[in-house]
Amino acid sequence: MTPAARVQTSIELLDAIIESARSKGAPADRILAEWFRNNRFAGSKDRRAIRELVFSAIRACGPVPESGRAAMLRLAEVDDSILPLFDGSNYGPDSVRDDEVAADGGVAPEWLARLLEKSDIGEAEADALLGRAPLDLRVNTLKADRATISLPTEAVKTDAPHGLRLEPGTHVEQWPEWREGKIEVQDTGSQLACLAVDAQPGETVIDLCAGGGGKTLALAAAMDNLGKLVASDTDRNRLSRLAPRAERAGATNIETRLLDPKREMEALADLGGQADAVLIDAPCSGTGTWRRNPEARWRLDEGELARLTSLQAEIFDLATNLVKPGGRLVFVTCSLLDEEGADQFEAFLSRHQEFSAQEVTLPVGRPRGNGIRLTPYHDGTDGFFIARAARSC
Ligand SMILES: C[S@@+](CC[C@H](N)C(=O)[O-])C[C@H]1O[C@@H](n2cnc3c(N)ncnc32)[C@H](O)[C@@H]1O
Repeated sequence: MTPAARVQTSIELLDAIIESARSKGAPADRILAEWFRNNRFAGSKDRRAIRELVFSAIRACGPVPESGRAAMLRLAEVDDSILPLFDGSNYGPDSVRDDEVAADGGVAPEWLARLLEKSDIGEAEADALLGRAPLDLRVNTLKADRATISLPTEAVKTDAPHGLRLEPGTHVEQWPEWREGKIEVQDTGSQLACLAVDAQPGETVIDLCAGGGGKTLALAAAMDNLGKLVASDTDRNRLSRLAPRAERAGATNIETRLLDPKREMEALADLGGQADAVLIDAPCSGTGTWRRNPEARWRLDEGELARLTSLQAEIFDLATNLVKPGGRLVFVTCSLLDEEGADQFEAFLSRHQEFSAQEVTLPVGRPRGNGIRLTPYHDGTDGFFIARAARSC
C-alpha cells in the first residue's frame, strides 16, 4: 500500500471506531483485527503503519471527533508527515478543502478534562497519560525468582519487588518462561496494589472483584499457596479465565465464587466476618489506563461515571461484612479521578466508623487524601488510587 492509501484506510477505520464508540459497540482493537483479517492484501508493514496511524489519531483527539477525516487532520497538526499525503492520489485521501476543520485536541472531552484538573492532573500528567505503556512482567515466585530468571531478551527491574520491564510489543506469550508460568504480564501499578494487601501465608484473603485473576495470582504467590484465597466476581466470563491461568502459575489455594449482582453476599455468606484481608479492585472508569486504551476517553459519559461511583460505594459496603475485627480492606481503582479515589475512600470511612485509614508504604507514589496515587508521569505505572483501612471491632 502507498503511504497515502494507508492514511485513507486509517480514516475509514477511524470512522468505524468513532461510530462504535458512540454506540458502545466493538472496541478499536477488534475493529482493526477484523479489517486485517478481511483484507489480506495488507502486509505486515501496512498493518503496523495503519495501527500506528489509527492509535496516534485517537490519542491526538480529546473529545469524540466528527469523522475519521477530522481525526486524521488533527493528527496532521502534530505530525508534519501526514498533510502532504492528503494528495488526492489513487486510494489516497482527497486534498484538504479550505473550509475543513480538524477535530479538537486535548486530554479528554471537556467535562472529563475538568474533573481531571479538579483532581490535580496537570498538563504533564495528562500528556503522560496519553503516552505509550511499557510491557511489565511479574516474576511468579511460586516458580521462579527475579534474581536468577533468564529471559530471551534483556529486561530491567521495576520498582515492584518481582517486576521486570520490557519493550512494548514483545511477544512474551511465545516464550517458554510464560508457558511454564514463571512470568505474568502485569503493570507495575497492579503489582504494587497487591503489595498493599500484604497477604500472608495461612491467611484468609478475598479478592472481591477478581475479574480474570491478575491480582489473585499475585496474592497466591505472596501467600506461597498457603491459606484460603477466594476470588469472586459478578462476570462469569472473566472469572472463568482464572482457572487456566492459576494452573499455569501453579497457584493451588484459589477458590472462585461467581456472584449475583445485588445479591453478592449469598455466595459469600460463609465468609462473613472471616477475612484477614479483602481486596476491592473496583470497577471504574479506567482513566489511569488510557496509555493502553486511549479510546476509553470517548466511551465514558457522566451517567456511566455516576453508575460506577455508586457501584464502588455498594461494593465497599458489601466488603465490610467480610472483614474480621483486626482485618484490613484494600481499595484500588485504576482511575485518577478523586471521585473514584480519595473522595470515595473518605466517604467510606465516614459511613463506617469501625474502619480507620492505615498508612500504605510503597516504593513509589504520592499521598492523595487517605491513600496513595500512582501516575504514569510521576511513577511510570498506570494511574492508580490505592488505600487501606483496618477494622477495629
Ligand atoms: C478492575 S476489574 C478487576 C480486575 C482484576 N482484579 C484483575 O486484576 O485482573 C473490576 C471487576 O469488578 C467486577 N464487578 C463489577 N461489579 C461487581 C460486584 N458487584 N461484585 C464483585 N465484582 C464486581 C467486574 O466484573 C470486573 O471484573
